[in-house]
Amino acid sequence: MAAGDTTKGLYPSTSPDIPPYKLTTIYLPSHFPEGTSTPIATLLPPSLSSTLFSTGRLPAFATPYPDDPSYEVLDTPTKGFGMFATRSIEAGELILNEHPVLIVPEIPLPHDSPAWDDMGLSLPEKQRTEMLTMANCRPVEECPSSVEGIVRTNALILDLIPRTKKAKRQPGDNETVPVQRFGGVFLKINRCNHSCGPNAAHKWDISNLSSKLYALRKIQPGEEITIFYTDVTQSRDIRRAELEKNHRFLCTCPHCSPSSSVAPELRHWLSTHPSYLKWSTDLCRADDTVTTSHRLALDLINQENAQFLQHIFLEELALCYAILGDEDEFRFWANEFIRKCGIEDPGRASELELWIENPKRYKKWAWRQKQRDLQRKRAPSPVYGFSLF
Ligand SMILES: C[S@@+](CC[C@H](N)C(=O)[O-])C[C@H]1O[C@@H](n2cnc3c(N)ncnc32)[C@H](O)[C@@H]1O
Repeated sequence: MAAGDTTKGLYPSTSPDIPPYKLTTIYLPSHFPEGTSTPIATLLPPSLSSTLFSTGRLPAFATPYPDDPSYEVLDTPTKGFGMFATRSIEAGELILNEHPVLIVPEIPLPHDSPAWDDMGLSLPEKQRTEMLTMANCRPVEECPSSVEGIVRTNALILDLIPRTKKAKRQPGDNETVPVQRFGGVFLKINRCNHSCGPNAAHKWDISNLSSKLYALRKIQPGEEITIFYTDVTQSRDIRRAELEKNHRFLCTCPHCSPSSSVAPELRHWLSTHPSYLKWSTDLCRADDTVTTSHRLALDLINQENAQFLQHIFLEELALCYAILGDEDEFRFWANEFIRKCGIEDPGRASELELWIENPKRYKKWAWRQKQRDLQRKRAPSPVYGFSLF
């Protein structure tokens, strides 16, 4: 069965600059002959809707839920439902690859728009019933439709406009579509509660219309799987205020306790650490300036369970050792990056895989030594002693 599509009406947004949104529900076919298709109800500008859902752009099949999941959704004493590990999960491991049930624009529709309820109704009963059990932190006076409340509580930001196409207008396209962000509601990933020291993260993959939830560090059986809803490198007061304003809860995670002492040290280090970019082109800096400081950063990150910050340090450590021409260390850090950050940054992970096979293919391989050799060749011969005349 090919991916199906049902189109309902057009719904005006609250902004006069934005054309009305179109409600389209797509169905991704199951891999299995007897399987049911996976619905995604979308509310998008018509031009984006037709680009995204044109023939050949949608994934051929829906990604199924795992047969033997490493997670379960359980009730918690104070945070509603949460997601918990059913077994040990390794750093970088995929926990779940999930399609959203709803895709909505960030620029709002009026609270009384029929679009919210129509979206909910356009889902098959199974998905609609599960979606309606999701958390809703908005009072009915603010969001009369529970679908809107659920969207405002749960939607995760999705990048729907492929990077190269951003800001490009199609010839003949009369719609004024400002750069917009979109959100997705996921039946399982959205059961993850927030922590300021999260052990998991999610990565949107537009080509598969799905988000991958993966472990940032090893997760023990029974441990809660948490993600972050706000920039957790900000101070405790700022992030707590943001969580209260946008998500309507007071964070009580262990990282928010006033006695949590490592956070200020890590924050100070992040604002003062030596720059890899400057080091990579400057022979005057010591060879080990960045490697020493990045290793210290990773120690602090691990102490503080701040693995959401590890990506850049792992990548730059691999690149530093490439520039230093140290094969063993390069391979070690490149493999660490691939293992822990391969889901977050698959493009960089495949480049590193190629360079591991033959490190000399990296264009700056052993750059520092090569530059020093060149400088030595170019330098005038040293003058030993003084000539009298
Ligand atoms: C995306 S939902 C997470 C799943 C939700 N607990 C449920 O029952 O479906 C977000 C809501 O969960 C609750 N929540 C998430 N993280 C929390 C935390 N660290 N402390 C207290 N409540 C939290 C808040 O009510 C928040 O509005």
